[in-house]
Amino acid sequence: MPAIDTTALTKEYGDLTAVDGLDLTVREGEVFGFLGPNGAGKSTTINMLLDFTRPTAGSATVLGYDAQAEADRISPRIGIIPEGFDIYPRLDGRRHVEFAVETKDADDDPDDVLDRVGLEPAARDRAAGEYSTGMRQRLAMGMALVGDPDLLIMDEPSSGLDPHGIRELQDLVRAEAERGTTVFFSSHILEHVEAVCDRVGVLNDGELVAVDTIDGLRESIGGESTVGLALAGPAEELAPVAKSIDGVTDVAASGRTLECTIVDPAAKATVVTELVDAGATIRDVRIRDVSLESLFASLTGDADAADANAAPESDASPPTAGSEVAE
Ligand SMILES: Nc1ncnc2c1ncn2[C@@H]1O[C@H](COP(=O)(O)OP(=O)(O)OP(=O)(O)O)[C@@H](O)[C@H]1O
Repeated sequence: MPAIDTTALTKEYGDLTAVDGLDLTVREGEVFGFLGPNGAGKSTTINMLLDFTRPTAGSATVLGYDAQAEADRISPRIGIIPEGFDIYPRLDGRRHVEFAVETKDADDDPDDVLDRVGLEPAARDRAAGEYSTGMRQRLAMGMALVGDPDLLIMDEPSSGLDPHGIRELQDLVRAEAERGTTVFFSSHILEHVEAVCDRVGVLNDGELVAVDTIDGLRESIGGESTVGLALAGPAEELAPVAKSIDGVTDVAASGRTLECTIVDPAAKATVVTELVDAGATIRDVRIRDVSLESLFASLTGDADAADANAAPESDASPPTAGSEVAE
């Protein structure tokens, strides 16, 4: 049974389609990253899963129950960290957890919960307003874990955290995943979910544009590199040589520059050696690999970020005959 399963789930606000025919399956026990830029529809989707918002069309199940008709069966079995979660500054940490225990009608011992998320005993009786961001994060996680949920839904939990806080959050998520909890983790930053997610779904303008493992995403861009060669003579006459190489998908010649698009990493070195064998004098080699962040940016139409996040160009070794290209 999937932890979350949506079928053509749609939410319209007047003329705006916030979520557009979403078909999404989150498997039991996985950590699923729900990615998309601000305004993509992540919170609206989560709100429909939690029955805070009603869909315009389509349906969703959470832990096998209909998200609308059986919401009361779902809520005791899930933990939520809502977007923009904040603490009550005057209440101490333990009281926060007691409050969650009462609200959920659970019977957890607050200290056990706070042990589980690593909030040190000395801090538990202090006003949460004095907590560091990392401690607030642990407290939020502790409150969400009351009742030992099967599914944890986190809406942009990494917003506003510094790199240390993000690492702490990732450790908490990993620890929960190891206990078998399914985690649904939304973020607009791929890097924040990359280290912990088994799979990611990328949402853009309300539509799911990719669902894959991180490795799968990497594979899909794995060989997508450009090798730019500065030649001593005209590039045009050497273009057919480059085009004939396995793994080279496109070649553009301009003046003394040859740009080769390559899908097989091994072809980067072959391009150099074959061109040298064909009599070329290569003055410079530049390799540009596509980064995972830039793939994410291109999926979500953020061209500026795609450029900014592309892996830096690397200069290869000096162009001597038969030289190997360093990546
Ligand atoms: N109650 C509402 N009334 C009208 N439009 C809404 C409402 N809630 C959300 N929207 C719109 O729906 C779209 C999706 O918003 P949503 O908050 O789901 O995106 P998001 O991916 O969670 O982004 P963010 O991270 O910024 O919250 C946006 O264009 C937003 O302005």
